[in-house]
Amino acid sequence: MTCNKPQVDYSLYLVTERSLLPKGTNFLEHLELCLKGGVTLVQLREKNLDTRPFIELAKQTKAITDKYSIPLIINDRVDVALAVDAAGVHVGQDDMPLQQVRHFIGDNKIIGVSVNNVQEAAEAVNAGADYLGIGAVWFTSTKTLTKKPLGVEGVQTILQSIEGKNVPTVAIGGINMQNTPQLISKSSTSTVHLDGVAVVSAIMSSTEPEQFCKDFANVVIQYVSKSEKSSFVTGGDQKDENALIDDIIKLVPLIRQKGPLVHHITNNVVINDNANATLALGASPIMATHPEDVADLAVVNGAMVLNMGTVDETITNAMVLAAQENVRHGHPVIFDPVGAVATNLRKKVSSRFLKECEFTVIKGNSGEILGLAGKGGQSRGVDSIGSHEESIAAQAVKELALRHKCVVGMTGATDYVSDGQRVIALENGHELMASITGSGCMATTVVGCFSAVEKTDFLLATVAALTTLNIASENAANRPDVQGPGTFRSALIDELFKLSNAPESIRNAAKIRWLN
Ligand SMILES: Cc1ncc(COP(=O)(O)OP(=O)(O)O)c(N)n1
Ligand SMILES: Cc1ncsc1CCOP(=O)(O)O
Repeated sequence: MTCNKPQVDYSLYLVTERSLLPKGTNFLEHLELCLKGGVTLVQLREKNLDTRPFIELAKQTKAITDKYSIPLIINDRVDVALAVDAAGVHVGQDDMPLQQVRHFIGDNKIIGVSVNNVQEAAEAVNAGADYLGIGAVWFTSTKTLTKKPLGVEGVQTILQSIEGKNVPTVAIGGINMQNTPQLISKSSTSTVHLDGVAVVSAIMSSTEPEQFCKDFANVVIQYVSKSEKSSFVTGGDQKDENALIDDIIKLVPLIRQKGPLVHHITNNVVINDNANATLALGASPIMATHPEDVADLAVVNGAMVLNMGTVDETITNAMVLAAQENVRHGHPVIFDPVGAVATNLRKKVSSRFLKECEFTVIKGNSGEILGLAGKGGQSRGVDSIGSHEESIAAQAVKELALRHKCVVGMTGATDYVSDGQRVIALENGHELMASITGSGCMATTVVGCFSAVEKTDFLLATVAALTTLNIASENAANRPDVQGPGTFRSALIDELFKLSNAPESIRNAAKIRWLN
């Protein structure tokens, strides 16, 4: 028997909701602009229409989707799908069971099923679903949720559970252009990935739907194809040190040009120095700690720096919330696990962070990173002690990066940075850094500033940040006016400022080695 199911590109799946249209706009005109922009699949979702007007609207909708050769799926209603010869039907767990839908609409139509857990996914796949709608990923005001949002981890668990089944998947719920990169890259593994995102409010409420969908489709395509190559950061296989230094030099002035906000929740000791380092690079610091500030700031933020140096329950809760809100808005979240394995309390708090938050970069000293990687890091208080071989350091950053699907930077006499695949050693820096308080925290701040303007290649952002700070420390230490830690501390901020305005000098100073 031949099967004539339409070929479907799931990358940017528009699920409609007419009540969200900008005032004064027309649904069919809006839809056409979305299709021109690059929406690849449309679901007509009408919760309150009677059958006859639903069929009428579906006919008009299909006339437009046909014009762009885009399949039209009907939400819930098999009869409406049949009446207009739509490409298929999407059903949820409380709707008509898949087998019955199949019976009515036949083998040549697409059936999508909503799933929220591994069991629902297995049942839908076994019953012959053509695609799965996994969600809700995050909170959404478009639909009253009866189940807890899955988060990116929950999406990944479902994807892994259907590995090898060859059933396309989209995620749905709270998805926008900003959080799509992290959703797609962090839910994927080397063997599974989402095929696309299903979006309601972000697209339906757009005032410039054509351009918005063009940009959105580009983001989705970029990240889906990156996941297909099982690489969760950009940068390809580049292993040319000079090319990397060129990229660093190009990145430094972008901070001053763009002036991103960098929200810190950091420890009491370093607030002032971290804010000044942020300003020296041309970014704008905000050091707010109140949980009620977090969501509003996430809307306008560039990057979130979380430093667990001063452990406190209220602040920890604010930090978890800040991480989640910033991920939702697509902003990088940089975590400094200060003293992560030094005390039982810190072990508990750092493991809570790693469980409940999705970090973009984890930056710590060797005691913290080796400790979190389970490679025996030693700390006295929040300071790292002891030594380690390079191979152990490289393995630790790589394994931790793979485990948490992020970039990991470990600072010390030599810094090591990895995205889980590549490992880079950075040899710049000066020993006076160890004689001022919070130099490691400052490194995390600087990673935040660079990540705020390089929002796709966080390996590059981290390498650029640490190299810039390290070279600034060398320049500061070599100044004739620097007599010791006190003058070094001020000179370090000045030298960061100078490098930010004249990054070309990084070229001859940078000492970067690819390890693999
Ligand atoms: C692509 C996609 N995924 C999930 C849903 C949700 O469907 P359902 O659970 O049936 O909820 P309603 O949309 O009917 O409110 C969807 N519509 N599309
Ligand atoms: C229909 C549906 N099913 C799960 S979440 C959701 C709504 C998603 O809407 P939005 O993209 O506006 O968050």
